Formats: sequence, structure tokens, C-alpha cells
Amino acid sequence: MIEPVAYLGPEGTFTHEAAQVLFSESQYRHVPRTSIVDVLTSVNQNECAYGVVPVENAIEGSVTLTLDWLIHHVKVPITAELIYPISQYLMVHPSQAHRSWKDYTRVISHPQAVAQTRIHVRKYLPQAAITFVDSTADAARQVQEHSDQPWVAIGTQSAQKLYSLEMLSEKVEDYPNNYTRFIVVGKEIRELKASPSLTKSSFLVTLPSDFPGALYRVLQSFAGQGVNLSRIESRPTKKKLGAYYFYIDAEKEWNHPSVTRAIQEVEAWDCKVRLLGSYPAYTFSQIKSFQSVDNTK
Ligand SMILES: O=C(O)C(=O)C[C@]1(C(=O)O)C=C[C@@H](O)C=C1
Repeated sequence: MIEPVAYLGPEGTFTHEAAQVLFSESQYRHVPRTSIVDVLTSVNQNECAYGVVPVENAIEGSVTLTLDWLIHHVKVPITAELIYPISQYLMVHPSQAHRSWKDYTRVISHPQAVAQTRIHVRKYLPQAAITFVDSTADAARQVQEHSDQPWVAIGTQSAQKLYSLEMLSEKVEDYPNNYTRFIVVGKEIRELKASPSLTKSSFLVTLPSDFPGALYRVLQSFAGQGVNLSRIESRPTKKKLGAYYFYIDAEKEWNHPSVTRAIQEVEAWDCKVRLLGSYPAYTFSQIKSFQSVDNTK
């Protein structure tokens, strides 16, 4: 059976590219969804076996919608991670490509892409209004559909071809080494043959109220067991101002004895711990180098 993989669409988003790296088109059916919420919901409701969503970017930080929806609205395990390189492109409709920069009235993209190119856009398109949409490919599609408008989309190189746009400028992200961390939710991926760089576990920790040094105790428990934490993110509980959940990534599998001991200690401090997933973490180059070796066999 060909299993469906939901991704933030339409075709030509960065998330689509990440889904194509992880799930080969010959073995899976790629299903575009219009928002991150729709991707997570379709896996939660068993409409899709897998979902791919962004969770963190090197320049702009957390994709808070993904974190919050995982925390508050769905129960879907994280089953893999992919760190994928991101380059942003400025694209226009071919009938608008003759214009000078000052004539473009609107820049359209996903908030994360706008944030990654803020300095560039302020410098070259300071007069343009910014419009946020659900994804970068949605922006490209809108530019394609409004051939009479002097609009600019920010997005992937693949969107330029898919939506028959003209490239205005390439690799316009404000800082080098731009990467986005994507996660897979739902089932475990069986067919992926590359070996991961490491296994990680994500936890959601709730501190007891009015306990001085509670977060310190949590960190101390992991440190004492020699478990490296690669990320800590606080998100509002949405119950009262100043109350947070802590989203923690540990660089070991959830049932490793040192993680088990650390969690026991954390719980002994009256903290609540929820496992969000324990999963292999891949980089794009690991998967690509494995696939190129595999193809030569
Ligand atoms: O809009 C897209 O193309 C997406 O896949 C979303 C997204 C994100 O939310 O971070 C993914 C990668 C890039 O960082 C920019 C946008």
C-alpha cells in the first residue's frame, strides 16, 4: 500500500523539498495541505500516515505554531528529524520582470521566509508592502495568478520553475549557514536507509508552580546523568501570564538508562514530563551521500 505523507503545500515549499528527501515519490503519496495545522491534524485524524512540518530555523528560531499545536492540540509522535539547507529566492511574474526595483509594490511570503530576508528586502524593496501567506509556494502561486501586479514572491528555487516565474535575485537570506529543522510526525519511516547522526528525544516538561530553581533542577538532572541537551524552548501554557512549558531535546533515546534516571529525578521534583518522540536525526548531506552510494549498487 502506498502511504500518504502530508506536507505544508502547495508544491514547491521548503517542506515539500524536505518531504521529497525523506519519502521517495515511488513509495509514498505526497499530499499538500494548506497550513501546518492541517498537516498535524491530518496525521492526528489518521488521514495521513506521516506529516512533515518545520520546527526551527537557524536565522529566525522556533516555528512556534508547530510547537504549540504539538503541545496543545494533537497527540502525534515525532518520528524523525531532517536538517535541510535553506536558500531564499526573489521571483516575479515574467510580464513584470522588466521593471526597476522601486516599482515593485508588494513582497509576499511566509513569515519565516520574510524574517530570513528582512535586511535584503529593506535595502532593495523598501517601498514594498509585506504580505504574509501560509507558505512560500502559496506566495509564488499568487504572483503567478496576478500577472498584472508588480509583486515579488520569496521562496524556493523549485517554485520558480513550478510556477513559471522569473528570478529577480538568488540566495537572498541575510546570513549564511541557513538551515531549517523539519520533523516527521506519525509512523516511523522504515524505508529510509541512511544512518542518522544521532538519536534524539523531545520532552515537554511542566514545572511545579512557585518552586525556586525548578528549571535549574531539571537541567541539573540531565547534566548529572551526562545527557546532552541540544535545545530548550519555553512556550506559554496559555493558562496564565508567566507560566511556561519547556520543550527539551535530549541527544539520546528515551529508554537509555541515563535518560530514564534523569527523568525519574525530574519527576521527583514534582515536574511533569511528556515524551513527544524519540527518533533518528538526519542531515540532508547524510541522506544524499547514502542515496548516491546506494544508486551505484
Ligand atoms: O513556506 C515554506 O516554504 C515552508 O516550507 C515553511 C518554512 C518555515 O515555516 O520555516 C520552511 C522553511 C523555511 O524556513 C521557510 C518557511
